[in-house]
Amino acid sequence: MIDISHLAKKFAVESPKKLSEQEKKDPRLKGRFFHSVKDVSFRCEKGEVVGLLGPNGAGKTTTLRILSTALKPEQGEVHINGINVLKDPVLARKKIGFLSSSTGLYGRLSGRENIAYFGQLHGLSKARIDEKIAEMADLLDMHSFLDRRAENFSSGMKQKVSIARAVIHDPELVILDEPTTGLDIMATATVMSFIERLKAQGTPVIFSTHHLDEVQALCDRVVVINLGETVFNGTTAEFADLSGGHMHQSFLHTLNGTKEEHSNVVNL
Ligand SMILES: Nc1ncnc2c1ncn2[C@@H]1O[C@H](COP(=O)(O)OP(=O)(O)OP(=O)(O)O)[C@@H](O)[C@H]1O
Repeated sequence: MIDISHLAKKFAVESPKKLSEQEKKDPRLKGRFFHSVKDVSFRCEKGEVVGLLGPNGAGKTTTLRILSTALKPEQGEVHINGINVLKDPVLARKKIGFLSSSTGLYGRLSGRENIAYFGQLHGLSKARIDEKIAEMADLLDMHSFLDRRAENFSSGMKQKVSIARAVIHDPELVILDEPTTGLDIMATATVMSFIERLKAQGTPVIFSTHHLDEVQALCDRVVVINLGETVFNGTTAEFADLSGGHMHQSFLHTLNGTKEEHSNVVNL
């Protein structure tokens, strides 16, 4: 189980000229700081899949990077099965499998070598690494390219290897930042089945996405972040019920509403 409460993270703006027109008008820009995440709270229990939604720039990646220990927040707490992630990041990292939207593979290594390298970093034996790679090659349909050098992989191949690499150590919690972005229909279906399997094993999964059909198919809970704040935190059924079952309408509704309006389902 992961419990995230009242996260806040700001970045110093080095040059205001580098900000986009949208960021210049964003209420989160205050003087020399951009407050990307202002107040984000939610939980993910054992065996639950939580879908993290929000418009571009809402603060999803920043939130997920805090959960994965890649960023330190100014405020807030994160606990995974009793471990304080911010106070004990080394131990927390062993418990988390994190797929970043930006990390690359080592192009001169094969897919298999890329995955095995992460297994070694986690201290797994060669036998265990081989066993895990064989299992994930089946689950993620990677046999046809696993032994090729990663430099010429397609987006789907790269993403599958990156997912396998993120979970080689059987983490207690899996965090995936936009795992299906840029993937074709078949690769998306494979990644979704993989998430379903994690759920069936009892592993909590948090993933960010812009695809509401994925949320409807996979998620137990929905969290919507807008302008750095949690504006919805409830079950997928509660989310759908906001607009009589129309997920897109529900999403727009949460963006247009306020925290108070959704206080029946926002659990901050
Ligand atoms: N290191 C940084 N320095 C300055 N600003 C940053 C930094 N990282 C993120 N931001 C800003 O914080 C805001 C939130 O970014 P974030 O990547 O968390 O959004 P997101 O919800 O993941 O968006 P998307 O859906 O487009 O991926 C954006 O305006 C972004 O430019």
